[in-house]
Amino acid sequence: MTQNFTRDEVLQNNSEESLWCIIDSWVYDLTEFLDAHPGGRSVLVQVGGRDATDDFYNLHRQAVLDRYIHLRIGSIADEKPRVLRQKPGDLSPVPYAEPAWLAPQFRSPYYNESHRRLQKAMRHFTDTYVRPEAQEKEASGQKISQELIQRMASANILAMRVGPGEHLNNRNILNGVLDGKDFDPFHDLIVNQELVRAAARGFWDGNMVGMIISLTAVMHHANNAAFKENIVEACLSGQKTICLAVSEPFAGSDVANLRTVAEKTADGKHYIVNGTKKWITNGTWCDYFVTAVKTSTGLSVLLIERGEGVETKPIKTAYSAAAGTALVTFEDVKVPVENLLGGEGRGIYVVLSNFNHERWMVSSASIRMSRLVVEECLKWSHQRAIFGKRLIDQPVIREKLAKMMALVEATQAWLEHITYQLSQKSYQDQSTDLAGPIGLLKMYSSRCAREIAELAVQIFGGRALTQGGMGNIIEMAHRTSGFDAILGGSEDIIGKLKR
Ligand code: HEM
Repeated sequence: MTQNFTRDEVLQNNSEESLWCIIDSWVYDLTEFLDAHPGGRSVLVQVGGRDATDDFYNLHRQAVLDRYIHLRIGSIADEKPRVLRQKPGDLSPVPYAEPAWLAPQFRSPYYNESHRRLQKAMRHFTDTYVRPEAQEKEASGQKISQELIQRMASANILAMRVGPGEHLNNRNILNGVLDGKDFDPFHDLIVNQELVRAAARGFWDGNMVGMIISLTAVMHHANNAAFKENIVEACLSGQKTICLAVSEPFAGSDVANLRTVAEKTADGKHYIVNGTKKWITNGTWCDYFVTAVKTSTGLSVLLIERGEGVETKPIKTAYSAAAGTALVTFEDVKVPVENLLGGEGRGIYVVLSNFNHERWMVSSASIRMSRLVVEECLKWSHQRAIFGKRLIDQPVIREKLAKMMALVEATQAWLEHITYQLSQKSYQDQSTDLAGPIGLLKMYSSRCAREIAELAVQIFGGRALTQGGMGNIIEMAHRTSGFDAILGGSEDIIGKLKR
């Protein structure tokens, strides 16, 4: 039961001894909060006893009120809140905040009921479990918790993150919303795009991106069935973590010129590995490293387990340490020959085999993050008043918003077109026909993401430069949107792919 007050009663409480205000028909007692308010006490004293709804929303996001719910003491009798509240799992009512297929007025040929069920369940899961932890870990730079990994493993979200394939057969997804054998590229798209909404770029990479880009090498190229099953099960059940170790200080995208060496022992039972890997996503904490090495016959790929001679050091990056980006050194590391993935000297095929999925994933994440930026800008433009008008009433702002919306809609439509091609083609045909289009999509969507982030900074002004408060998502997107032009192959190189 909330207590009801009249506006006159609130008005009596207008001094520092008892300071109340009204926000969206709710009554807040700010007396004890005066000294703790991050915006200072004087601004609160100025609104003592008054309706502070406009002042509040001119500066804060709704989530602030949820965080300080204990300050709420009641509501104004016969008045109803006007601000819409979203519950975990809800779609956003903001125009263009959701991909068109989720808008009730549009139809799409690509999505069926199973996609809608999965979207709903993933949205609820992300809002409830992923987003709160992502925000916390993004700020603290800590590793994702084992509890969340375990929760994702039990719901088979870890298995979905690797993409469609036999590993999903007989898996019950998110308490029965989907049978794993029906999982297709559009389900994959949904999982990716929903998880991005946690709005924490470092954490997004920390949330098993290493596994997405490396475990497929074990699934498709391990030469021993029992070995493969062990590794895949350990990773999909959340007990072990795995990452891809290809790039090096001397050779980033230039995979053919790596310097990490693997020499076979005289008895032919082991390789001895020496070398350094750089920018290894999740490397700081991983148990397994899918590692590109030079053997006497050319480029090869080995699964190396953390142990004697393997050292990892975190690299400070422009995004959060929650990504676990590492420098990895191998010094006389003894690796059994059974850990060879693919044939010796045929490592290029192993490395290339996952690039299409990785680049497609990077694009889908980048496009969804851009949409989140658009949503933030639309909300802010309606909340924020300046020069006596809301931002949305200024033509210069509306023009920016129109540009941003068009870029997001166009890239999502292209992404869905390519996702449809993925759903129709064999793996072999995907490799032949889609490497070029996916490369171009990644190049273009990462450029659009940077443009959208730049425009958003102009809309948010100084707030886009600070990591807390209203502009935090814009600050994060602006700082990190350029990464997608580099990860999974630099855009200058993949832009050269012809078809
Ligand atoms: C229940 C009432 C309020 C709560 C819980 C609250 C909480 C906060 C918090 C957490 C911040 C830090 C930035 C952020 O996270 O957004 C902040 C900043 C601020 N608040 Fe409040 N606030 C309240 C009411 C008000 C009101 C009524 C005003 C103005 C009359 C005000 C003026 C400010 C200012 C000027 C800042 C600094 C904003 C900036 O960085 O741009 N606050 N407040």
